[in-house]
This record gives sequence, structure tokens and C-alpha cells, in this order.
Amino acid sequence: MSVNRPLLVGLTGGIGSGKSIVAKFFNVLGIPVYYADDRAKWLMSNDPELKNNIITTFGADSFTADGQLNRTYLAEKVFGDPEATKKINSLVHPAVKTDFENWAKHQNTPYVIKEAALLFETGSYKELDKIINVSSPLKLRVSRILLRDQRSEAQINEIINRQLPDEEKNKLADFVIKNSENKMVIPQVLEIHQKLLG
Ligand SMILES: CC(C)(COP(=O)(O)OP(=O)(O)OC[C@H]1O[C@@H](n2cnc3c(N)ncnc32)[C@H](O)[C@@H]1O)[C@@H](O)C(=O)NCCC(=O)NCCS
Ligand SMILES: Nc1ncnc2c1ncn2[C@@H]1O[C@H](COP(=O)(O)OP(=O)(O)OP(=O)(O)O)[C@@H](O)[C@H]1O
Repeated sequence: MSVNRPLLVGLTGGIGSGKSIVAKFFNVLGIPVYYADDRAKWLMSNDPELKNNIITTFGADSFTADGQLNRTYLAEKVFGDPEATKKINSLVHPAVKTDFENWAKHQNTPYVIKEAALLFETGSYKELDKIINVSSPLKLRVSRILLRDQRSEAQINEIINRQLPDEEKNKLADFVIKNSENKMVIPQVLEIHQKLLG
């Protein structure tokens, strides 16, 4: 890539940490954000090779009759079984990697954000210049997801067990944003934004 390419900044955090909200704050500051989790779902339905691989591995029920990703079916298959999680990751992440690279080439800001639930787990942090981890207490994350999703506490815990623990992510990250009840997020975003521009 050319020397003028934007700095590639990963923004991650465990389920319910608040990384999507934090990503929106960066976006409000004019920073382009690639939402990897949303894009992964789009690619799973629209990239024919990926779609075929998902059907071969997880069965025809992975898609509904009208071609939509059967999220409930796949969530059940994938999150309860570490091997199945590894399998879906190995199918989806190469497609997301290429898609992100193509997207990033077309941006012309000093830096861009890749928001993704998995960066350390998939190794994709190695292709990024800086990593921000959004960190929140586990209990608060579970309570946020119970309000946001139609998922039981047991299902949420399964997902948590498929992800690297928050403490490990904090150690590996260049910046940590604390999104707990007693800490303001916007000043933390502004401070990191200034550093990344500098
Ligand atoms: C299994 C799927 C269809 C379930 O969809 P659903 O809408 O029910 O859940 P959603 O995508 O919102 O995920 C819920 C939470 O689980 C976590 N999560 C998602 N995928 C994974 C994964 N492969 N490993 C660990 N955690 C994951 C995220 O924190 C996410 O917020 C979906 O999660 C999926 O396609 N996952 C595989 C693609 C992927 O790895 N995406 C995330 C990284 S790019
Ligand atoms: N500081 C906060 N105050 C109030 N609500 C919050 C705060 N941070 C996050 N939330 C809420 O908690 C829920 C989880 O946040 P968000 O969707 O940003 O998490 P996420 O890290 O992207 O999770 P996932 O990996 O599951 O997609 C959302 O409903 C969001 O509105």
C-alpha cells in the first residue's frame, strides 16, 4: 500500500461492551467506520462461494427459503461448540479481510476504523496499525444484552466463552476505552482521536 494510506485502527470489545456505540462516536467525528460484523452477515448471504461453503458445512437450514441468513439456526450451531465457532471463523474471516482491504483503499482520511467483535481471536489485529478495546464490567455487559437481544443468559455466556477475556484484550490493545456506568465515553474518544490524528 502507498505511504499515504490511512492508518488502520481496529475497534473491538466483547459482546455488550458498547463497541458499536463507540464506533458511532468516531463516525460523528468524520472517521469512516467499517462495521465488520454487519458486513460479515452481508457477505455470508451475497458472496456465492462463502454462501456455498456455509451450506456445505452447516447445512441448507443456514439460509431461509427466501435466501436470508438463518441467524437463530446458525447462532445455535456455532456458539455452543468451540470447533463450530472455529469453522465459521475460518470461512467468514478471509472474505471480510479482502472486503475490508478494498474498502480501506477508497478512504482518504488520516485513519479509519474497523469495528469487529473478533480481532485478536482471528489474528486480523496483525493487519491493523492500532487497536482500541472497549472494556466494560462483565455483569453490565450481560445486562445490556439481556435488554438488547432475545438471548438467554446461558446463550450470552456461551458467546462470552467463545471470545478472548476482556483482561487479555486490554493487555494487547494500544488504547482502552472504559464504558462503565461511572465513566464518560466521549472524552475518551476525543483523546484517542487527537492522538491518532497526531
Ligand atoms: C452466528 C450468527 C449468524 C448469529 O447472528 P446473531 O444476529 O444472532 O448474532 P450477532 O451477529 O449479533 O452476534 C452476537 C454477538 O456474538 C458475538 N459473535 C459473533 N460472531 C462470533 C464469533 N464467530 N465468535 C465469537 N463471538 C461472536 C459478537 O459479540 C456479537 O455481538 C452471526 O453471529 C455470525 O454470522 N457470526 C459469524 C461471523 C462472525 O464471525 N462475525 C463476527 C466477527 S467479523
Ligand atoms: N454507556 C452506555 N450507556 C447506556 N447503554 C449503553 C452504553 N453502552 C452500550 N449501551 C447499550 O448496550 C447495548 C450493547 O451495546 P453495543 O450494541 O454498542 O455493544 P457491542 O459491543 O457492539 O455488542 P455486540 O458485540 O453484541 O454487537 C446496546 O443496546 C447499547 O445501546
